[in-house]
Formats: sequence, C-alpha cells, structure tokens
Amino acid sequence: MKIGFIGVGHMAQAIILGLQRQNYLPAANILVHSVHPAHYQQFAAANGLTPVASNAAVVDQADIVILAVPATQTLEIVAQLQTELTAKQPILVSVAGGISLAQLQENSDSTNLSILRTMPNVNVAIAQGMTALVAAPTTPEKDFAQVKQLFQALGQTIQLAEKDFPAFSAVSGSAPAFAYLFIDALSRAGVKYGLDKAAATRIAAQTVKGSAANVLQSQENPWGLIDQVSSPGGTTVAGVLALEEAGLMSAVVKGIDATIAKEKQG
Ligand SMILES: NC(=O)C1=CN([C@@H]2O[C@H](COP(=O)(O)OP(=O)(O)OC[C@H]3O[C@@H](n4cnc5c(N)ncnc54)[C@H](OP(=O)(O)O)[C@@H]3O)[C@@H](O)[C@H]2O)C=CC1
Ligand SMILES: O=C(O)[C@@H]1CCC=N1
Repeated sequence: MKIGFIGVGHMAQAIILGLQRQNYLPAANILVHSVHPAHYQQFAAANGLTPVASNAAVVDQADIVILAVPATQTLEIVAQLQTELTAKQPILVSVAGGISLAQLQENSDSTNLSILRTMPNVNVAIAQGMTALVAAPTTPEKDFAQVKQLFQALGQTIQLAEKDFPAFSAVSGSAPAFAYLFIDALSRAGVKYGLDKAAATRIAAQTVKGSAANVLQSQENPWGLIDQVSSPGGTTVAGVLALEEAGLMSAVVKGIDATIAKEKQG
C-alpha cells in the first residue's frame, strides 16, 4: 500500500510522523508533494519518504491520497486533479476544515470516487490523536475501514455525522492549541511564584496529561473529579471559585464559538 500526501505542512507532517512512529508502512511507501521543492524534498530526505514531482503524480502512484493543503485551496486542487482521480480511483481523504463531502465530490467531477472527510488533530504525531471520519455515500465500506484503521493507529477515532464536524473541529482539531494555552498559563503562574519556567511547564503538562487520563479512565464526570481534589475548607475550592469568577468556562465556550464561526465563514 502507498499513501500519498498533497501538502506537507503541519498536519501532514504530524500524520506522517505518527505513521512512522507506529511502523505503519515502509517510509518509502509514503509519497509527498507540495508547492516548494525545498519544503517537501527536505522533509522527504530527512524521513526516508518518496518525493514526487507533482500533485498528479501523487494521485497516479498512491492508493490513499491525503489532501493536506490549506482549506481555502482544497477544492481548486481537487478540480485540477479530475483526470487523474477518475483514471486512478484512489481513496481520497481530506483533512480540510469546513470543506464538505458534497463540495469534494462536485469538484472531483466523479460520481463513484471513494471520498472521506476527516478531522485529525496534531497529536496524531505521537499516536495520541483524536480523529473524526465521515464517508461519502459512494465510498465502499472496506475503504472507510482502511482509513479508519490508519487513524486508529494514530490515537482514537470517531465516526461522526457531517453536521457535527464544525463542533468536533473546534473541540478537537483546534483544541490542542487551547490546551497548550492552558498549560502555558499554569506554567507562567508557577513562574510568578518562583518556579523555573522549564520545570513549571513540565509540571503543568504532566498534571494536565494525568488529569485527562483520569477523566478517560474514571466513571466520574469532571465535576465529580473536581470535588475529589477540593478538600473542605481547602486551597483548591478557593482556586476553582476564583477561576469561575474570572469566567474560565465562559471564556472557553467563547473560544469554541469563535472557532466554529470562523469555520462556517470559510
Ligand atoms: N494544523 C492542524 O492542527 C490541523 C490542520 N488541518 C487541516 O490541514 C490542512 C493543512 O493545514 P496545515 O498543515 O496547518 O497548513 P500548513 O500551512 O502547515 O501546510 C499547508 C501545506 O500545503 C501545501 N500547499 C499549498 N498549496 C498547495 C498546492 N497547490 N499543491 C500542493 N501543496 C500545496 C504547502 O506547501 P509548501 O510547504 O511547499 O509551501 C504546505 O505544505 C488544512 O486544510 C487544515 O484545515 C486539520 C486538522 C488540524
Ligand atoms: O486552524 C485551522 O484552521 C485548522 C483546522 C483545525 C486545526 N487547525
């Protein structure tokens, strides 16, 4: 099996690094192309991948084509590849935020192509990703299963109705940035009270990682876990109430509102 990437930026690199970490396929079976030869050739050389000379060559040679270009350019690129897509019939996987299956299908000008819309997050690079998938009605079940298996090797997956993609994209696709922001805020507060920044960041990140693992493993909802940390008359409840007074929950929801609004606006 060969997997081809059109676009080799942050998202594509995260998927590729995850695939390599999991020894999912031989590195040479990963084909890459992007606009700037210096970008894709250097990344290919550094990771043992196969650079190819054009987007069309990716489609010609790959069984699965992952479109990882800026969302605004995704449809134009699909339209440019109509001839090759029709001839080769690879499985086409888009990671573009806000681009629908119907738009992908329309621009591919093919009625029977295997097309999937996915939304991974950058944590696929360390096989800790969360990826949503939905397939076009024309996509055979075995092709969906093949792509699901690929992302399952890079973390967790969920099959979602397309109408839920904007919410997922905000709460998972973009949210690593929000989680990093929270970790940096914790770390910075530690520095305010005298901790070394590197140590404070490690302490904050491990604490968030452990807390996330506890939420996933526990039968409790997060409020139950908050109560377990909040000793009566203790320090934690004072902090929780101050965070709420400062509007932490509203701030997070506003961040998600803005993320979804931007995706819908295109
Ligand atoms: N970053 C993230 O965390 C996530 C991103 N996504 C989606 O991934 C996609 C890519 O985003 P991201 O990786 O962040 O963006 P980047 O800007 O990091 O990468 C974009 C890539 O697209 C390439 N490119 C641009 N135009 C063309 C073209 N005409 N033909 C071939 N390659 C082209 C660029 O080439 P070059 O390097 O040569 O300039 C670059 O490699 C977007 O659709 C985004 O919605 C989805 C989930 C999470
Ligand atoms: O910022 C973006 O547009 C993309 C989509 C989800 C994460 N990154």
